[in-house]
Amino acid sequence: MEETREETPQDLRNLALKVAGLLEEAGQHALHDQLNPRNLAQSSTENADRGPRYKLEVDSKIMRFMSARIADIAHFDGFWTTRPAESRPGQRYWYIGKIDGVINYIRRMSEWTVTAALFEFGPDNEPKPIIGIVHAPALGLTYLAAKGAGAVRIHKTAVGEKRDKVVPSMTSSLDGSVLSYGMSFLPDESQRALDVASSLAGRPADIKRVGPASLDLCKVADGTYDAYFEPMLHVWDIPAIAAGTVVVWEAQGTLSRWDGERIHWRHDNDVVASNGLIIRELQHYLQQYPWPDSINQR
Ligand SMILES: O=P([O-])([O-])O[C@@H]1[C@@H](O)[C@H](O)[C@@H](O)[C@H](O)[C@@H]1O
Repeated sequence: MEETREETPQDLRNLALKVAGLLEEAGQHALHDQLNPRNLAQSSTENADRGPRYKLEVDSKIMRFMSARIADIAHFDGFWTTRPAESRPGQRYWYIGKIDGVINYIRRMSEWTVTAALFEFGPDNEPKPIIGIVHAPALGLTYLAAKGAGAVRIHKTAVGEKRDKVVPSMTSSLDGSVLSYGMSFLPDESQRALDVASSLAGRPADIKRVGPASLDLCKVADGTYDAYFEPMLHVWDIPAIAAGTVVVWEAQGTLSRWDGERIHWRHDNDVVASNGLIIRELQHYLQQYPWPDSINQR
């Protein structure tokens, strides 16, 4: 039986704000560990793809902290790491992300995030994210969005806090646009992203490759970038992608697959986020490097 809740979009946003406060605390611990000189040696000697040991410890500290504290804030049905064996419409699960942007984190760049998404099982008994929070501790930036309540960016600096409604850019042509692309360490995926990026050369004013995916999605939502594409978002990135997806969606940006099909929520697949105005032109380039069906179905 479907659960019924008397809840307004504003209630959901207030919940998102409370969880964002926790994520900020967790992020401060992670930032402290990033800047700890003892961790630097490990960063340069261990496998960057999987992240050095201290990064794994930081991830589990974030998980422990968030699961202990989030329960004080709201009623929900559990934490989600794999689909629950039994589910029914209306059930809700928090999905807390590991640090998104391993390499940026261990190389002491500022672009990495901690993320959380609240999933709800819909009438079709499929889970969809209804709250997304992306927090970038080293940048003092938090993006949060709740279903029906729009998306907000909170920027905290030494001189104070600024809150803005998140809206995509108005750029209507690839010429002079600013794009971003993402890629993992896997060769077939990175090659595809690089092929598309080089085929675009000369049209956008700039094509960035900084990452991570969660932040790229938010930067399309707030107009920093006009579009972002990535050949494969992996299952381990679900919370990060889900959180960024809600931000794009609530900001009225668009999400589609590489082949142009519009999507609401998808992971383990290619993704293209845009301001909605340059997507057709971009699709022309993406389609020259089609993503094989065999890979879309894996
Ligand atoms: O999985 P991970 O290495 O932490 O983070 C990755 C980022 O570093 C990369 O920029 C992005 O393209 C990937 O989708 C993913 O977000």
